[in-house]
Amino acid sequence: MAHAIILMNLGTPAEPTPKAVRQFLKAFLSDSRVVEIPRPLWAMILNLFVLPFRPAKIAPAYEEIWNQGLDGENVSGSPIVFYTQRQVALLQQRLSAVSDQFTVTYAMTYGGPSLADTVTRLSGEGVRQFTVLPLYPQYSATTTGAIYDQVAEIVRNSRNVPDISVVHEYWQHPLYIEALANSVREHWAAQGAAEKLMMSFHGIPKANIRKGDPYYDQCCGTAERLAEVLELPREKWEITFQSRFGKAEWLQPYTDKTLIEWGKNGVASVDVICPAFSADCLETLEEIAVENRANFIDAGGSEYRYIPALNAREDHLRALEAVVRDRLPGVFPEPVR
Ligand SMILES: C=CC1=C(C)c2cc3[nH]c(cc4nc(cc5[nH]c(cc1n2)c(C)c5CCC(=O)O)C(CCC(=O)O)=C4C)c(C)c3C=C
Ligand SMILES: [Fe+2]
Ligand SMILES: [Fe+2]
Repeated sequence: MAHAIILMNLGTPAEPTPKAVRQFLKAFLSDSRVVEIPRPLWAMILNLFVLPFRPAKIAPAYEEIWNQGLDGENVSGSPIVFYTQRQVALLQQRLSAVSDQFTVTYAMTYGGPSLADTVTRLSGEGVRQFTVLPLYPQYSATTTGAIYDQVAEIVRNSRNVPDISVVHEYWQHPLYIEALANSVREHWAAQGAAEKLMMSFHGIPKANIRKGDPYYDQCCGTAERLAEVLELPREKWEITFQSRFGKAEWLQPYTDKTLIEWGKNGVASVDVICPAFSADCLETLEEIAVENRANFIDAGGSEYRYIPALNAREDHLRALEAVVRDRLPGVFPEPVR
């Protein structure tokens, strides 16, 4: 029976222009999974204070990363789409070696291609089973939860509902941890190890954790396992949270404040890895590799190195294949090796 694997990531503007950024932010920030402020109040804030200003402020940052990869890689368009498409092609290759019954494709939660359109198209092509793999190793209601909502909406609007399942999380998968560890080791082998390894995760409001979001625990679990595999003593690494948005308190310690503190307090060199990002994007290529480099250097630090996301690394694709196989024991009797 034809089976589709749909990789999902957040999405990105269609172009690095204020108009396209506005369209993207409107869809993204209108989702009540992303911002939990009561609707009428948030609609007013979004329309009066965010959408008139943020697109023009953030479009130049998108312009900076558009068509840009790390290490002179030949990226076209938005990096998050470029790397997701490469992940699709490589996972397709791996699964085609097992069976001709698999189609691998991708969808984006915001900005398209949408999950609903993708499922409709594939159903028309004869696909009868779907596995959605959110490319968020750590579950958060703001990301993976929003994907479940889109699946629920597809189901609600169907008479013959599709046979569809969603991978909840894979933060603890040994092959994911191994891929992260390999990427750090390769970076150390090429450039030497810095004094500190910062593991910077995308933040979310602290209140979400109090209400039951397991994201913080899963980030800490990831960081601890990675440090353990790397045999890093506790004083050599730190977990931090980036990309704060709005006035509320978000998960701490904050990435930017920590780097400034370290720079001021005599930490000379730092390696930064962002384990929650499966693909490089605005939040890594600009916020981490550019803005936060400046924060650290301006505060007195001297060496700052960003370790790229797992992107299309072979060991990353191996981990993603394993996550899919674990999900479909009847389809793949053998675990991945
Ligand atoms: C408003 C609150 C936000 C929450 C909560 C949030 C959670 C969250 N986001 C990611 C991954 C990505 N976020 C990206 C961009 C981005 N995120 C927010 C806001 C929240 N994110 C905004 C407003 C933006 C757009 C840029 C900006 O205006 O600052 C991206 C990059 C997309 C790209 O085009 O490259 C990713 C990826 C995670 C993993 C997460 C919670 C765990
Ligand atoms: Fe975000
Ligand atoms: Fe950001």
